[in-house]
Amino acid sequence: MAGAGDAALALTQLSGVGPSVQEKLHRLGIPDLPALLFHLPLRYEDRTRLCPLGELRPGQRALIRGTVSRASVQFGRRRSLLVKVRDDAGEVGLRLFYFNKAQQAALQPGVAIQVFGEARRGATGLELYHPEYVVAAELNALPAPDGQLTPVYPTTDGLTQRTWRKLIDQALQWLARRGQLPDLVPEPLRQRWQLPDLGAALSFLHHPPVGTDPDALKSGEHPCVARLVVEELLAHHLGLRQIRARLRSEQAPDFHPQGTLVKDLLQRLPFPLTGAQRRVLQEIDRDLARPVPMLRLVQGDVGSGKTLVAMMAMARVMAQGWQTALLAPTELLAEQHGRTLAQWLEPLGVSVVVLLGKLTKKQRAPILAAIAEGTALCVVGTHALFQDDVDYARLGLVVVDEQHRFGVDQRLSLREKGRLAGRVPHQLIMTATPIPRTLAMSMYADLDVSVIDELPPGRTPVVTTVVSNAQRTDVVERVHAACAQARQVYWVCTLIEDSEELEAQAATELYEQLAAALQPYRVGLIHGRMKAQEKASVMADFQAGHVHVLVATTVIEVGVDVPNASVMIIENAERLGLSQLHQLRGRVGRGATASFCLLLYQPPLSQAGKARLNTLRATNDGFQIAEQDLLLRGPGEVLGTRQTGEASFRIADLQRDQRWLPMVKDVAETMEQQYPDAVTLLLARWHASDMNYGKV
Ligand SMILES: Nc1ncnc2c1ncn2[C@@H]1O[C@H](COP(=O)(O)OP(=O)(O)OP(=O)(O)O)[C@@H](O)[C@H]1O
Repeated sequence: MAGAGDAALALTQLSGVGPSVQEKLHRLGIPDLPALLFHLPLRYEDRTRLCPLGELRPGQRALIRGTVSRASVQFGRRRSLLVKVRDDAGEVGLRLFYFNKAQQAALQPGVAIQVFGEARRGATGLELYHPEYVVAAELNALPAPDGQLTPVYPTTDGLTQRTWRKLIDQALQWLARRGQLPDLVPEPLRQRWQLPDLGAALSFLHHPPVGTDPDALKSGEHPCVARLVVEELLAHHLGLRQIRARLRSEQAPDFHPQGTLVKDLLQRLPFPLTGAQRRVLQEIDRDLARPVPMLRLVQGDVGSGKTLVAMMAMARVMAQGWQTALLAPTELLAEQHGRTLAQWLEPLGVSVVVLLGKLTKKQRAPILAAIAEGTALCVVGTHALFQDDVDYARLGLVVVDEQHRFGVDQRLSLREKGRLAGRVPHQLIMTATPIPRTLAMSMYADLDVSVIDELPPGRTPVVTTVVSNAQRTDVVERVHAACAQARQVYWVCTLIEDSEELEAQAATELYEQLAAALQPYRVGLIHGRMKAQEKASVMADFQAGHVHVLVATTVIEVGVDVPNASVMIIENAERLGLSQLHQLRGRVGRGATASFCLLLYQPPLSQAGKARLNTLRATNDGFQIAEQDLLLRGPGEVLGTRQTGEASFRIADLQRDQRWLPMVKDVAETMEQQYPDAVTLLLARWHASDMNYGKV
């Protein structure tokens, strides 16, 4: 959001914000106080009622209070501090695995304590693990329970819920002192839509009173949610319009069929293109032949052959001696794409270079020279592609692979690099995230969309089974048997906590267990905390068949292509979104062998959870799955979509909030004509000029 440089809006005026907290907030896209106010809760907890200890049940999240009766350090598998709390009706334990001396000193028998946490069956009866608590000398000195719902915020390593609440409460006080944030949705429009003003909506959403209907917040029907949704959608749409308008005023080189490269490539492919691939290529060819920059989004389900379509489009451009750049989201994928492209293109005399951040200066130098001279026609890489020292001789086409986190600004800088004699390169964006067609049409009518709606023939659909974690031993046996048949296996380890560190830790533990259980077969490990080189070498071993089972975190979600891998196990499947599961599953079923996917869940699984996972069992069609996801979306998040990483939206959810789209589209034009200043401010507030087409 805007105004990072404005001292009046600086985060450092809040108590508790030093350089390290500031840096963490920045990383979450929160540079200033207004942005902090827009950091909305994921959900709310009801801590307004005290639960007598005698009524506490396993699985319940509750507010309790009592007196500490005992406290002792336990030496089980892990050292922990166990504190027993008692009231008239019963006793529970609090268990702290991480604790310091101060905590130990404060939690002495006789002190009064108020605790909020989830009760589980522990070693000593009901226990609350790592609860939030406050202590006092006596019971009536404890704070009264809240009169409002308690917000739970999306967070990152090192920022606790308590910190978030403290910071946001201070920001709300700042807002109250200051009076108001500029309301950028013009008054007549707000009236027409019956929406509250911005300050009121923000205050409400951070502290809804008890009795607020959580379903109305979740469904986006509540006027305070709608107020923010509309503003964000408007900003997004206005941003898209500006980008398009800017782009339309540019010129691009036009490429007509020429040379034999495209034909030669087609002849060398061991299979014919599918009808859908041919159709999409025709659409791209038509764009490339015009002297206006193409901006086309190609959607295709996992494994539908998007990479191949990109390569053919690149060939059309390279056939005329112009360069093409393929931007990948991770180094892993850049290397994989580099290998695939080199395999097809180099025998035809086209030189492919891969530019990665991890290269040494010495390794980079000859690559940069080849790019500057134009001898490297096909350039593949991550964001290293648009660093300052990269100069292109003549860049004709940029292909952006999905899931990248590049903002439009960064992509524009790549386009600027390609500017030659007043002309800019064409752009093609590839995504496997299916957007129902109607939705794409209403919100993105001005973005050209092609759909590859057909899978290559001969694929056997992946057989999906939903299995309880209680049957884990059978699953390991099945994997053992699969290895014996020379099949390769992915075992995906997932966590809900937004922490790469914990995820890496869990994957490492799993890796050790499986390595022992699956002997003599080789198990490999890949996670986000490993160095790029380590990841690449594990991937290469897996690709070459030296590693039989690959334990991976969701780093493999996108694009990895190892046709011999035909078995996938996904842990904690009930916690992932259907579309993400579908993406993961798309890593198998890419060869001719029958493939299977086991979705492991942690019992008990709710009815809704069962229905969700059964959707994946029933179909392999990404579009159908996206639609079902919308219908069956379980409880979970209330407002923010940020944690799912699903879209570039902070609050709006394109599917949930569809009803606003036509109105937003209508109003955008009026706003541009009548309120140009509000448009500028709105774009800055929502960072809407930094939007991400690949994720639309
Ligand atoms: N027309 C075709 N006929 C047969 N096989 C094909 C065809 N097109 C592509 N393939 C093969 O299918 C596999 C998947 O293709 P590709 O990697 O291009 O898919 P993708 O859509 O990019 O997948 P993802 O979204 O999962 O990254 C590759 O092994 C590729 O060689």
